[in-house]
Amino acid sequence: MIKVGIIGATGYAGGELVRILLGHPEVKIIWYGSRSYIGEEYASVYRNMFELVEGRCLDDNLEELAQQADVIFTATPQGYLAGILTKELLAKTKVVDLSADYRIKDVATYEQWYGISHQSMELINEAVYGLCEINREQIKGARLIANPGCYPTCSTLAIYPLAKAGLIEMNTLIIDAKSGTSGAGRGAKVDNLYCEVNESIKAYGVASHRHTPEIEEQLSYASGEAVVLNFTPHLVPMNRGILITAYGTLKEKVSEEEIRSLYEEHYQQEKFVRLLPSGQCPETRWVKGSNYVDVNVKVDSRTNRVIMMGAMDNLVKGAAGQAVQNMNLIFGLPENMGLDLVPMFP
Ligand SMILES: NC(=O)C1=CN([C@@H]2O[C@H](COP(=O)(O)OP(=O)(O)OC[C@H]3O[C@@H](n4cnc5c(N)ncnc54)[C@H](OP(=O)(O)O)[C@@H]3O)[C@@H](O)[C@H]2O)C=CC1
Ligand SMILES: CC(=O)N[C@@H](CCC(=O)OP(=O)(O)O)C(=O)O
Repeated sequence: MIKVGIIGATGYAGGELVRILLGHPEVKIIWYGSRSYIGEEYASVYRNMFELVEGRCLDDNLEELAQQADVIFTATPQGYLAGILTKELLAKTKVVDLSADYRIKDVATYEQWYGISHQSMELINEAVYGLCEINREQIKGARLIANPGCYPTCSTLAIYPLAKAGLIEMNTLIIDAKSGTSGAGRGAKVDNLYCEVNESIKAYGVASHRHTPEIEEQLSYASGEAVVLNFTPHLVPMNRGILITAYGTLKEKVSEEEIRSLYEEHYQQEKFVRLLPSGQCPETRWVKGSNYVDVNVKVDSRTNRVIMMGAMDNLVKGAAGQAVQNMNLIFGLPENMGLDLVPMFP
């Protein structure tokens, strides 16, 4: 059995890790890490875990945990892991980090967008960006995984085949995104109160959201050119789900059929990326609770733009599900082990 420790097990992403890992046949959770609930029963924090989880919340002692666990998931605020991770710890255990600390290779870019000074920049190069469908081979040998951001996962997978084929003018890309409020975490904030969010929709982080450089970096690798784009997220009154609609100008006339065969080529072997039938738009309700990303494309010949769409669950493929997918790859397990989660509806 793989012994797993979770730091930040009491947050939304950590809670989802617990839910998924309880159904994983090769995993035993040995550490439910917390800051605010130390000593309390985990099942008293999340009562859906009543009679399912016996353990109590422990502190975030990474040194101690690294002695005991084969892999540690950190579902903690930005800057936390970078402040305590060392080469010595990585020699003892594997780490899958759900925060952004090791996602961006250029430390100055990270510091500028996150407003944090990076405390372990010597580890950035070692970290593998854990977008499984793209970086599968590097993930297999990794000790440190930078689990991708929720919006970047959905955006990159929806745009990747066209970017890789060099068919769009990359600097014309505009990504319009929407997220449910669980994306903002469990911490109390006025902006996320019921009355502030319900019956309303708003853009936020306009021209300044910290996922912008992460998406730009990944699409730059795909296209081989330095990408600068617009990314605008919106907060939607629903618990889970991310929807992205991206627009890009085509370099030449390409039919929708040709583009669809490109997507089929990229994703037909991919268990977790579903190319929808022509004309169907991805919807968050059809992926909720699952590790799927639904994608589709449409060509608007009037404007010569292609419209790329994606939907997924921010807490699953956007966080905990992808983290488990990474763990499976690291330990040589079938990539979908513990992840055959059927989307829930309604
Ligand atoms: N929510 C989402 O959809 C996604 C989240 N992520 C990333 O996952 C990470 C966790 O996010 P999320 O679950 O939403 O956040 P939450 O606010 O819901 O949870 C944060 C967790 O971190 C713990 N924590 C808070 N401060 C500290 C600290 N200083 N030291 C150690 N632990 C601390 C909290 O413990 P306690 O409550 O016990 O004090 C809690 O368990 C973030 O980096 C986020 O960016 C990534 C993709 C999607
Ligand atoms: C709705 C909402 O607030 N979403 C969060 C999503 C970010 C997140 O979860 O963080 P990662 O970088 O680890 O993916 C936000 O926009 O900051």
